[in-house]
Amino acid sequence: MTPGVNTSADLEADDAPSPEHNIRPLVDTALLSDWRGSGKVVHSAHRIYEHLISLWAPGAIEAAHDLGVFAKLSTGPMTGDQLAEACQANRRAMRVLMDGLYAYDIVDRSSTDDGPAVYRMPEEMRECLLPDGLFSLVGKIEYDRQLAWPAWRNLADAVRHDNRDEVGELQLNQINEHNYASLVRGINFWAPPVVEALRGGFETLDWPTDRPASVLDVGCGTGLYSQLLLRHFGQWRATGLEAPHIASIAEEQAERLGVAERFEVQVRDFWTESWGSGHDLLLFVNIFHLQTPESARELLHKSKQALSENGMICIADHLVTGEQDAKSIQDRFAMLFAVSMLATGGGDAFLVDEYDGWLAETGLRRLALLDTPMHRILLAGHA
Ligand SMILES: C[S@@+](CC[C@H](N)C(=O)[O-])C[C@H]1O[C@@H](n2cnc3c(N)ncnc32)[C@H](O)[C@@H]1O
Repeated sequence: MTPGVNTSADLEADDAPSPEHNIRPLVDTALLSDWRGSGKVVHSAHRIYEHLISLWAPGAIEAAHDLGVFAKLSTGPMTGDQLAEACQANRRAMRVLMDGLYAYDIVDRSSTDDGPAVYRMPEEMRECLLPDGLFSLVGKIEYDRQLAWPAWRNLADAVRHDNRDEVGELQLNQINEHNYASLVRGINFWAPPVVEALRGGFETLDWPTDRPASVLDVGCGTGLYSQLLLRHFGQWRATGLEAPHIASIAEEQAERLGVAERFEVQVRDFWTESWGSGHDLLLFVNIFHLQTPESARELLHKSKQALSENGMICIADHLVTGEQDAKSIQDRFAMLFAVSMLATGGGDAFLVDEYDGWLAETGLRRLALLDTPMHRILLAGHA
């Protein structure tokens, strides 16, 4: 096992994160009386208020990042005063910030009767909040600071006009290469459960994996999905298609994960340049939500040409099943992801029915739909 790479399959039952470590409520609605009757309005106001203060979480975490709090705490436990001095900040204000991070379960705090509180960063948080970890969220923090804050502030404008160009056509998502350089590192943590579910899908479909296979990872980002697959399937080779600045990130990471000999990145524009042919697995992870219906169709058309006879297309993305009553976690996340795409300049979370229609038009068909914590995986092959 490579240090820093665990999939949930590697976790012993006792190590599995317990659900109470999820995001915890900040409003004790159990204390609201009569929430079904005359207290309904007040109860609703509490719920809306809790949504509105979601802004506090990135505010506090990003301030600590900006101040260098996580870097300092990674060297060992510190008091608020020690942190204030190390980060050149005000003592009282630093204590307030640290208690906020403690409230969010980001740092631990131990207090004694006679001494000041001591803050410490759990090892798993260190991996997430410092820049060098494979699953670091620092790139996501940087991306949010560069792009997301102003984008969300202006969402109403996007709703007024939609993400359309001067001739009224829907446009693809407009994130630039500089922003992607941050973002792709900050979303690596999505990969392990997606790859685990994908492996389960191969097994369920009886799709042979114990043979040489060619993987094409379209818009591979850091390439983690194909790199994790290569670590499981020793006879496979993978090629990523990427923009130049991101390609070097993927190459370095392939070295780090020990799969560089079987992983290459080709600096190619996946719209205008060749994908080759005869690929056994085409991977599109977080690519379809950047599309319009027309460009999604085009990707499937190109896939059809590039896929081997018994090859499989894997689309891992935020797909909506549209089961109105169920409102599953995946659907709720996907619907909100669509809002985030609207805020950041294009893209959508498409319905599974839309995918099925595009697949059928292209001579392809859906083989399976799998759930993962924040994504669904649509597996497809030739019809
Ligand atoms: C949302 S990221 C997804 C990255 C990766 N698949 C993942 O899920 O971690 C989209 C990636 O597609 C790449 N990309 C977008 N348009 C591209 C194009 N026309 N040709 C090659 N790569 C492209 C971007 O540079 C970016 O790294």
